[in-house]
Amino acid sequence: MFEKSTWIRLPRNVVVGHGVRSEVVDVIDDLHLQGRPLFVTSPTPREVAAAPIAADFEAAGIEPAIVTIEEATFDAVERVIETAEAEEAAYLVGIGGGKAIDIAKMASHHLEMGFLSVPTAASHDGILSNRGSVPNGDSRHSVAAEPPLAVVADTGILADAPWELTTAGCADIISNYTAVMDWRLAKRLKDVEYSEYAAALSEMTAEILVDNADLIRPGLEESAWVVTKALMSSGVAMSIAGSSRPASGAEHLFSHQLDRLAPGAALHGHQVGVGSIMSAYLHGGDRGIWRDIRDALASIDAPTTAAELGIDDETVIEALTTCHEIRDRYTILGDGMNERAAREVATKTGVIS
Ligand SMILES: NC(=O)C1=CN([C@@H]2O[C@H](COP(=O)(O)OP(=O)(O)OC[C@H]3O[C@@H](n4cnc5c(N)ncnc54)[C@H](OP(=O)(O)O)[C@@H]3O)[C@@H](O)[C@H]2O)C=CC1
Ligand SMILES: O=C(CO)COP(=O)(O)O
Ligand SMILES: [Zn+2]
Repeated sequence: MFEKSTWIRLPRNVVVGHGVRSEVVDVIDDLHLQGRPLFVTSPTPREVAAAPIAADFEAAGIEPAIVTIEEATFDAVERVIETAEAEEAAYLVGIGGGKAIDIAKMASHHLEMGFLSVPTAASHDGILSNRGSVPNGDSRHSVAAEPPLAVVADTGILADAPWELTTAGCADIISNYTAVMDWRLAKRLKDVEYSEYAAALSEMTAEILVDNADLIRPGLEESAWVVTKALMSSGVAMSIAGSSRPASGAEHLFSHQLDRLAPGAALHGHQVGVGSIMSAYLHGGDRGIWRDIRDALASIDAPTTAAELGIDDETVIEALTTCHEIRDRYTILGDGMNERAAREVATKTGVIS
């Protein structure tokens, strides 16, 4: 008897393009959302996006409440939940980078309340995904959360954000190559749940981004368009899979461990990019695609070495040798690398000198 079933949760409206910031109110109307919104934002996104969007709402006769969070912590999620209850908010609008969107996602999951995702940086592929990541004890990886009801991505705002945020988003996408390799390996060795559609979409997203690398240049609004579409496509892959597997393998374990060992040193996307170079080497050896990944990262100005990440060589080795422990996710790292092997892969790929 056939007993499989799946439930794929995706946004209803995805609005991308120049100046669409002013369409958030129309999106709310289209979704038939009523009542008072709570904007969840962080300091810079508050200035560049939340304040003008609040003015649009006020012009439409809706007075939003605003909460500004500084860090992605459970205290911040708690503060958003308390504010939503105190202000009798009917829905949330996450406005910012990964931090603000993840906090809005986690809070909306808890409150059983819809939320909109309004990215101000094309820096990560959680813009549209049903995953939220907030550090919890020693863990840094994402967990299941509410997907947004809608995404409104204004390419004007995204293109004005610091260039390194966009290169971080590109690197988060390029890392899909190794994430999918790990997923297929885990399917073969551990029979983990696997979706060919999600894997193919994730790989194709990375390919399209790399094929369009010459359009990804500072100050070019088309870059924000190309990268944001890729970030959303990767988010769809995660939603189809019902996990972050299509976009997160050993390179993400490495990055999550760096977040613990060297907090705030580098952006998520940049760390996973460097992790992806080493992971590709582990998968394919010297004849594998690690040089292609390194060159793709370099072509869009993303870091390819520990020094460019601002992280010292010994921290890279520590992260490589311990990151398999942080999550129950089988990858090319297997049951862990010893120090000699870690030094070899990091040296051969030029990540450390
Ligand atoms: N849920 C998921 O599926 C995924 C989640 N993530 C998570 O996302 C986070 C990474 O996202 P990231 O965006 O790098 O993190 P942040 O939200 O911390 O943003 C990085 C920096 O960019 C600033 N910023 C944001 N927008 C603008 C803008 N328009 N102009 C100027 N500065 C801006 C922020 O300012 P300020 O400090 O003022 O806020 C912050 O300093 C990680 O926590 C990661 O775990 C990553 C991938 C997937
Ligand atoms: O960053 C992500 C995908 O790019 C989410 O992956 P994690 O589940 O490892 O946090
Ligand atoms: Zn990521």
